[in-house]
Amino acid sequence: MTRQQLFDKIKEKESFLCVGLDTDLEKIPKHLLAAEDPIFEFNKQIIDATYPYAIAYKPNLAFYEALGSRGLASLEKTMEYMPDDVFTIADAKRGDIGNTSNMYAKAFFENMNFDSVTVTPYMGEDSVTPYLNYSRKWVILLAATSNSGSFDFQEVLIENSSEKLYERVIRTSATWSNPNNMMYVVGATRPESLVGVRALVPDHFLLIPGVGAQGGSLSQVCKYGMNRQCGLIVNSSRGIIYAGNGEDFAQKAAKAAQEVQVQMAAELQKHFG
Ligand SMILES: O=C(O)c1cc(=O)[nH]c(=O)n1[C@@H]1O[C@H](COP(=O)(O)O)[C@@H](O)[C@H]1O
Repeated sequence: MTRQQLFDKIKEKESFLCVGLDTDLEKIPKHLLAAEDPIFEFNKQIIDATYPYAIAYKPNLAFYEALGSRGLASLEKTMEYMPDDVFTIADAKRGDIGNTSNMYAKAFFENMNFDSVTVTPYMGEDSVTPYLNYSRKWVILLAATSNSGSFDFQEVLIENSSEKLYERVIRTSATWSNPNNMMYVVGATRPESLVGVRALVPDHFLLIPGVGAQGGSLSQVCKYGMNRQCGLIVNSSRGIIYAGNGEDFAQKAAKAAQEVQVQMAAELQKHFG
């Protein structure tokens, strides 16, 4: 999907919501366990229910890999089921030497047909460039993450500089490509860091996880993170997909997604009229 197509979808749906498919056999409604493929059945119903309110879906690979070949089969079926006009994110957090990254890019872009993949930039330029050789595909680099451990390294000041490590990561990696195929992850739990991030990358899309279950504030994220074309994709996983766990789980998920979308529409209205 191109950047323009993403802008168009946000406008059309008045939403920049990404639904995270962190699908866990322990958490899905019990009645689905009798299905041939409970994970796929759950995802299918969640996608159907939330599609009017979401522009993106983010399966987190860990939840599928944890189940071995069975989990990967559920992921493949989910990707085949995905509507054509949504942006898909393989939340894989990969990062390796160039020739291995080539294989990851093949796995996610060619084999599974994802639009994008999350990548940890710790190994530097040659670990990231293989993902940039595909047209209409995106690399999403971890910058300022939502977890408490983000302070261990990301917030550390670089010696003889006023820059924090995550700021250096953004500033340097932004020179490897452009806003047409690169995004950054910034946690909603750290809205104050969005000011500095936007000073470095005013035009890039930011993927923002951490609203919902992790307690981040959508209005704070919009206040500090929106650029002149929105420029945000905000993810919620547990807050939407586990809004209910009975027979009506999909309706509950739809309601939770709609509530977020309504807030997003109001933010878009506030910022762009
Ligand atoms: O890359 C991510 O998506 C990610 C980065 C980050 O800094 N924090 C973060 O929570 N995530 C992912 O975003 C999702 C958040 O899920 P919920 O907290 O249930 O909404 C999970 O799949 C996390 O792995």
